[in-house]
Amino acid sequence: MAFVLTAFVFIFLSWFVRVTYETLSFYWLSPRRIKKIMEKQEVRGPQPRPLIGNILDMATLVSSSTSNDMPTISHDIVARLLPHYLLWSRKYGKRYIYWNGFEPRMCLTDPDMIKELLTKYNPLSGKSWLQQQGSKNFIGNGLLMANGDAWHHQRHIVSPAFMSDKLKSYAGYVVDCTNNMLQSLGDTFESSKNEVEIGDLMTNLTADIISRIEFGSNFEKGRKIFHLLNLLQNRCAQASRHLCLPGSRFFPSKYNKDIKALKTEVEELLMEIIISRKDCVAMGRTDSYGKDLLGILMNELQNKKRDGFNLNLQLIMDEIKTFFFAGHETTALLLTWTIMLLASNPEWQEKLREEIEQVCNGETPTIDHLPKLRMLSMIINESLRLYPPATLLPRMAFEDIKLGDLLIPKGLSIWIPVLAIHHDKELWGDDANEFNPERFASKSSISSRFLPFGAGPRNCIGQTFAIMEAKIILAMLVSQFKFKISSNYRHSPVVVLTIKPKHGVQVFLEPLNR
Ligand code: HEM
Repeated sequence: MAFVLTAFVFIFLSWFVRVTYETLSFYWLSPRRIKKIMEKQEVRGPQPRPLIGNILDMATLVSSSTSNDMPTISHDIVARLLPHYLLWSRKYGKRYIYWNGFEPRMCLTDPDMIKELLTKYNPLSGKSWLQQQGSKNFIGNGLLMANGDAWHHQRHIVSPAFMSDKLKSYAGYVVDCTNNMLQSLGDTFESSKNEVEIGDLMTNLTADIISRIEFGSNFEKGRKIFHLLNLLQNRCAQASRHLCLPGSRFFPSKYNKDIKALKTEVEELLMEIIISRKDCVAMGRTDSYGKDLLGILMNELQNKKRDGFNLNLQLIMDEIKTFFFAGHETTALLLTWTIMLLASNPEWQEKLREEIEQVCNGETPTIDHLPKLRMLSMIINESLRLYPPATLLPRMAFEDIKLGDLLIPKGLSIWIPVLAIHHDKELWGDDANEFNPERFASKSSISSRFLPFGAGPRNCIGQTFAIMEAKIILAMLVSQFKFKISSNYRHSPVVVLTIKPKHGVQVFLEPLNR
């Protein structure tokens, strides 16, 4: 009996010592080690506070800089959206360290070093534990948050869904959904209201499109799932506050309970659709899981069964949620900001209308027209430069790596502030804060300083689709309506994961009865 008790106490003590050491190492020893290594290389930053690091400093600065709307439609928005970046980069140099809770993060803006990090060091860097925890409940282990071999395998599985033959079939959905939207806009005019808020309109449109692409004929159910997913995402956006306390994700708090309930509801609905398709194939009623994105993923995994993979239903759900999260809001914001820019720059709007007329000749735009719409590409690029929906790119070093003249120690997170790079006068010239699509007239202007879709092997897998979608929607809208910015529009960009117009974008639409 005494022996059993001694063994039990020994096992418990060993476990306790290990957990205590790992917790201490994670929250204290490792961050301190990183800080020392970086300080030796002259990379410094603001003093962190216990547990919360510099989170409060950043929140206070941003809350003060965004408390008022901007007096004019100016694109000089870095001081407003990243006041901490301006303050700290002036004080400590362009690469400095700040603390997100207990996680040290180095800000990196040098285009050559960024290129090296995103291309050469892809498998040796990836998404950090803190990021994964923040989004785990709404996108799980989908492609966006996967690392290492799991990422490689998933990228391989989902790539066929973005090949050019598939994009052609998605273009049909984009045209149908846009036609529906334009039709309901026409109805709005019959009730003599011609001011519309473009932000909500574009969010609904892109959500409609992605629901049809992902779920085909099950798209009504898909819309319901995505509505719940939006609620879940908004709750999870508060995660960084809740993750500062060690073990807080296990507390039975209202926050954690709400998240769990929503997640369960989303996954039950998703699983219903997946299981019914699985059953149809199993019973021999169909020989494929479908031609929509869900079907493509299930078919790919099924084909890979021979190589030892299984039809991992959780992974399928995570990818479906990831595509919705990564794909619909970003594209809606690209469209919203582009319409705001065209509505406040009527000369560019007119030039674009002429180009569309010349290329499409009154027909609905098809995928073959798109490469010929060069001015539209330039305008979209300039919009992505001034208002990049993804304002930063995050990476964590999983091993010690050498980046330019710097040794980046294992465990250091690197944050690439895309917004600041896109507005940097040293990289773009004195007119960096002006709307000037002409700068994209030559292909050489698209270089490592332009990062709306990231770079390297982990760049945005949906970028060709997103550009195709944006081009079709804009071409259809511009050829049917003239628009000008409303006096009710208040220019007030804010960052909540992505750059959003705080009060929406109100424009006057005038139908062009051609
Ligand atoms: C204007 C629209 C879009 C923008 C600005 C955008 C931006 C980005 C950026 C910057 C990344 C890289 C993130 C990183 O390196 O950490 C990314 C990755 C990703 N995007 Fe997009 N995206 C857009 C549209 C889409 C669409 C339409 C889809 C899918 C339907 C999509 C799916 C993804 C996925 C799955 C990843 C993760 C790729 C990986 O890690 O291998 N995105 N996106």
